[in-house]
Amino acid sequence: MSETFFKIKHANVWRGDVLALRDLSLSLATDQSVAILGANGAGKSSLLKLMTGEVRAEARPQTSCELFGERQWNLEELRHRIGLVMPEEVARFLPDEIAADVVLSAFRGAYGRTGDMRFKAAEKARASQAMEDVGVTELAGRCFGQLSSGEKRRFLIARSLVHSPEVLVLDEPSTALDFAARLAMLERLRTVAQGSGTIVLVTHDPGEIMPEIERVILLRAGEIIADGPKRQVLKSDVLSELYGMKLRLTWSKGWGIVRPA
Ligand SMILES: Nc1ncnc2c1ncn2[C@@H]1O[C@H](COP(=O)(O)OP(=O)(O)OP(=O)(O)O)[C@@H](O)[C@H]1O
Repeated sequence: MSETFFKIKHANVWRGDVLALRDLSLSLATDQSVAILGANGAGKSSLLKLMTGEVRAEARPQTSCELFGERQWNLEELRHRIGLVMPEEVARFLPDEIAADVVLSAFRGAYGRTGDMRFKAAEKARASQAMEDVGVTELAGRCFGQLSSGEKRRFLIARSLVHSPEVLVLDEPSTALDFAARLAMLERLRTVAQGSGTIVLVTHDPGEIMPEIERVILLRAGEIIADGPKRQVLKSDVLSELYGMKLRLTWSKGWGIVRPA
C-alpha cells in the first residue's frame, strides 16, 4: 500500500547562515522511487537530511514537515524505516570497530559499539547475506579504520540494506566504488526497487538512474526547478544548463546515457 513518507510545505532550511532550501514544498510516497540531481551546493544533501530527520525546517506559520504522517518523530524508530548511505557516516564509526559490527549495529539504530549488544541468529544471517551481496565477506573481521574508502562505502551500503528498510536514502552512494562494485551496487538497488523498497537517490550521474526510478527532481540554489517523469525532466538542454557544459542525453533500456555534445 502506498504511503506518503515525506511531506513538506514551504520549508526553509538553514545550514549555518546559508539558506540551503528555500520555501520548498514536496511530497514523496513509498510506491515511487526518485532521483534528485543538482550541481554542487544545490541543496541535495540538505533535502536528504530533512527527510531523515537530521535537520529541521525553520519554524514559520506556513511551514509543515511530516515524516510518515507525523510532525514529531523518534529518530531511532525512523532509522528502522529509512536506511541511509551518507558520506559523513564513515566518520561516525571508530577506526577499531570490527567491520561486521558496523553492519550489525543497524539493527539497533546505533553507530557501532556492538560489544554489549546481543543479536539473534536471524539478524547475524541477514548481516552475512548483506555483506555477501556487496562482496565484502572476506573483510568482515577487519577493523573499519583499516579499510579503503570504497570498502568502507560497501560496508555502509550493506548496513543500509540489512534490515530491509521501507525507504532507502542514498547520497551519492557510488563515490569511491570501483567500476565492478558500482555495477553490483546498482543491480542490488534495482532488486530493492523491484521489491517492496523505495529508493531516494542523490546522484551527479544521470547514468546511475536505474530503469526502476521514474521520477526525477532537479534542484538549483535550494529550489526545485523540475519534478516529474524522468524522460520529461531529463533533456539534453536541461542537463547542459544544470552542469554548465554542452551534454547530449540518449536512452537505452530505461538507462540514460550522457556524453559531451
Ligand atoms: N554544515 C553547514 N554549515 C554551513 N553551510 C552549509 C553546511 N552544510 C551545507 N551548507 C551549505 O548549504 C548549501 C547546500 O549544501 P548541500 O550540502 O545541501 O548541497 P549539495 O547539493 O548536497 O552539494 P554537493 O553536490 O556539493 O554535495 C551549500 O551552499 C553549502 O555550502
